[in-house]
Formats: sequence, structure tokens, C-alpha cells
Amino acid sequence: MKIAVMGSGGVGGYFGAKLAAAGCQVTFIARGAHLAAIRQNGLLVRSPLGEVLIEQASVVEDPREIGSVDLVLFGVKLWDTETAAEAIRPLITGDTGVISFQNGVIKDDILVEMFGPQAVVGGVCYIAATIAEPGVIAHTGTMQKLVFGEYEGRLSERVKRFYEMCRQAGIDAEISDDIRRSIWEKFVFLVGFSAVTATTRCPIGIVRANPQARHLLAGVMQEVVDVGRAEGVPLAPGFVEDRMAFCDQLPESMTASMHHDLERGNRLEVQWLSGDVSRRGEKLGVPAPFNTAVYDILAVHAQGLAVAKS
Ligand SMILES: NC(=O)C1=CN([C@@H]2O[C@H](COP(=O)(O)OP(=O)(O)OC[C@H]3O[C@@H](n4cnc5c(N)ncnc54)[C@H](OP(=O)(O)O)[C@@H]3O)[C@@H](O)[C@H]2O)C=CC1
Ligand SMILES: CC(C)(CO)C(=O)C(=O)O
Repeated sequence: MKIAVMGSGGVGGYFGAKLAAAGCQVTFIARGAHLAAIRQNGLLVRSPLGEVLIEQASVVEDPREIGSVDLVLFGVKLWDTETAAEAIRPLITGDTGVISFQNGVIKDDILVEMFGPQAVVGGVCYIAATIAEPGVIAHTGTMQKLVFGEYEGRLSERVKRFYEMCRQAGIDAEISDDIRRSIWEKFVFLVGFSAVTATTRCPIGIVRANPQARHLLAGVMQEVVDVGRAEGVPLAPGFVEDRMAFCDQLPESMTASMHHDLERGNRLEVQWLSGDVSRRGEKLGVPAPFNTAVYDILAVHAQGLAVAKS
């Protein structure tokens, strides 16, 4: 199976390296200092599960050098979605599948619009990983899970083959027969988790121990559930309580990637997280005041420190 990884950062770099180490034919697409470092030293993953070094990793800046592939793993930040998707167009022919492991629920709408529904396989991931320095991915904790599946629920050959490869690579993988619901399930947790850790600038341990912050977390997640259900996503009864219990067993020091981005002065994905919930709620007549407030609070930081200070 020929795989291209568009966006070789925390997500793409980690999972791409695991697959490459297991013998899959993986080509990374990268840019800037990260590209130069991978070219020079290979791609290194530091993880509590063991270090992985892909020496002489196959890496390109221009996807046209790759030719057509069986699968594109798509892992750029949400603000780069359209330009990165345009860049992978030459890789997509016939039965090529594109799986985005980005956060948010809008990503696949964009990819379907660009490549058609037959190209897009739904996906969602659970991991905490980041580019620690050019050429180096740092994985925190041991969670590293991919969930994916065809939108119509069919068990396709490409999904089966990718699942087998993930298993060989030691990736915790699951095929979903309702990938839209799986994506929304993560969205409920992630929007809540990123909203509270970013607005309070505190890790989950402090948030969940404080009654007011806890109330905020549950309120944000409840609104996501309400909006999802109004869109026809069958989120289970008691899903917020279930996610609160999930948050209660996370490592105390864990925070969301959006909190890391805020601390580093990077751009934020809030527009596609709480911002998206707020907009969808308004359209559907579903109140989402917590998410609207989170979106408004973080708005001054959304374009990164350089813009916030100017
Ligand atoms: N990190 C995590 O633990 C998790 C992240 N996610 C989600 O996954 C997505 C990706 O996040 P993450 O992996 O952290 O992001 P990163 O910023 O770590 O990695 C994205 C990489 O893609 C590169 N890139 C963007 N556009 C292009 C392009 N056109 N050509 C080549 N390279 C490109 C970026 O380069 P540059 O730096 O130059 O912009 C960067 O190196 C996000 O939606 C995030 O919310 C989901 C679960 C966990
Ligand atoms: C919560 C987590 C780490 C789970 O994958 C995540 O997706 C993020 O912070 O962006």
C-alpha cells in the first residue's frame, strides 16, 4: 500500500513514522526547517512506547514528485486545509482514499467538495504529539489511536488493508461502522477539553477539581451534543456524563493541543471548534452560549501572538 502523509507534524509524523517503521511505503510531505531536518537526519519519534527513527525517510516538499498513491493521511492544522488539499490533488486517482485525522467536523465536507465522496474515508485520532524541534516528534503519554471507516459504513478493501497495516505497526486502530458519529464523539470531548484548558490556561486536573470550571466543561460539551443531535448525529443518551468520566481519568497534567498553541503564541483552531458549534447552533436555533463565549474570549489570540500584540 503506497501512502503519502500530508502534514508530517504531531499527528502525520507520529503515525506515518510508525507505519514506515513497520515496512509500509510511506512518503512524507513537509516544508521549511522540518523538511530540511528530515532530509538531513531522518524523522525521529520520541515516545514512552519506544523511540522510532526513520533514517532516510522518503520526504518531499512538492507532492507532484510522489505520483498516485493508495492512501493520503491528512494531518495539517485546520487553517491549512484548503491549500494542503489542493496540493495533494495530483496524488489522487481511481480508488485513492484520503483520510483526515484533523480535529473538527468540517474537514471532510471540505475534502468531499474538492475530491468527491468516493475519495474521502472518515477518520479521527486520539494522541498527544507535537513537533518538538525540526525533524523530531514528541509523543506524550501512551494514547495513540486511529478510528476510521467509509462514510456509508461499508467495509472496503482499502479500509481493511489500512487497518491491517496499523495493527502490524502497533497502532491502536479501530474500524467504525458509523464514522460520522465517531468523529462527533471526539468533537464533543475535544471542544470541551480544548475550551476549558485554553480559556483557563490550566491542565485538566485543575479544571475538573474546580466546581465552576467543571460546570463550564460539562456545559460546553452538552451544547456540542445538542447541536450534533439537531444535525441528526445519534449521540448516545448520557454521553456528556460518559465524557466527564473520561476526563476524570485523564492524566492530571494533560491539556489540549489548542492550549499548547495558545501558550506558544501560535494560531488557534478555535474557529473550527467552539466557533463552529456556535455558528451551527445559531443556524439550527440550538442555544450555544458557552461555546460562543469561548470563541469570543479566544478571538484575540486566534491569529497568534504576532497579531494579538499588534
Ligand atoms: N497534535 C495532536 O496531538 C493532535 C492533533 N490533532 C489534530 O490534527 C491536526 C494536525 O495537528 P498537528 O499534527 O498537531 O499539527 P502540526 O502543526 O504538528 O503539523 C502539521 C504540519 O503540516 C505542515 N503543513 C501544513 N501545510 C502544509 C503543506 N501545504 N505542505 C507541507 N506541509 C504542510 C505544517 O508546517 P508548518 O509548521 O510550516 O505550518 C506542520 O509541519 C489538527 O487539526 C489537530 O487539531 C488531533 C489529535 C491530536
Ligand atoms: C485531546 C487530544 C490530545 C486527543 O487526541 C486532542 O485531540 C487535542 O488536544 O487536539
